[in-house]
Amino acid sequence: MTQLQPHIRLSREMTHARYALLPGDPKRVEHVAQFLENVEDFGSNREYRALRGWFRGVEVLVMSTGMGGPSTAIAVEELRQIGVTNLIRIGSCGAMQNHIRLGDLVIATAAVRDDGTSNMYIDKGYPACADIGLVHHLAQQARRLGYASHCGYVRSHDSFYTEREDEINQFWSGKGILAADMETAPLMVVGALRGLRIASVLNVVVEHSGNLEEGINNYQQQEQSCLQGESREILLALEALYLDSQEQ
Ligand SMILES: O=P(O)(O)O[C@H]1O[C@H](CO)[C@@H](O)[C@H]1O
Ligand SMILES: O=c1cc[nH]c(=O)[nH]1
Repeated sequence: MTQLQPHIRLSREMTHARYALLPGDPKRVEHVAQFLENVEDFGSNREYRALRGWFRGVEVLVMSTGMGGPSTAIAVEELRQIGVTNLIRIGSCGAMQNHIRLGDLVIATAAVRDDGTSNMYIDKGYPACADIGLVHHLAQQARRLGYASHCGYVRSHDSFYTEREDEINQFWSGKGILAADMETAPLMVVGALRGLRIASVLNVVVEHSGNLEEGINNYQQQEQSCLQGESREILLALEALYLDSQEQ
């Protein structure tokens, strides 16, 4: 058990964290560091950039997953090997409903499994669902902090640029799906199969096509909203995991 995991290059000796925050983008890891104390940088290997720190006395591991299901599933498997049991994705997403604005947060209760990775693990009848306790803490803290947030279903996909994107997005938007990303479903499926607690909170960085008129005229304002959303999702995830840790 002393060995470094092959891809994430972390071991049980390096951290005793039970909670991990998982952005897709390695750059977001440094943003999280600003909210933590006594940060120790673990460097990076491939897409996996990691550090750990403390939030009100709770040890938190922060590690990027890279984009998409394959690298996310590898991250989940190897984090489990080093003793992490609660994983909260802090991602970005595209909104799929007109009332959801840039910088709003989407708390995923479940995800449509339009990714390849979760389907390599188990057939589509197996649900991609979040841990209800973590979702409860996230929703409660979002309300307390006064953050614009939406709880519900998201869709995880593997493609951006096929000829069918508009048609697919229109279909799922019509079914009430709140937002799209690439990691939530594989994270939920692999995590649940391995007995881990999973949640996903997503910052809206692209509005749904019907509702772009204001933002499009003011790019700087858009950037500001997205950055604020990112800070909010980080703080929200930390507040939620802190509350959760007090109950364990
Ligand atoms: O910003 P992250 O967390 O990477 O999330 C989203 O951004 C990437 C696509 O631009 C995908 O990984 C998608 O899920
Ligand atoms: O539209 C978007 C934006 C971010 N991530 C996605 O998967 N889709």
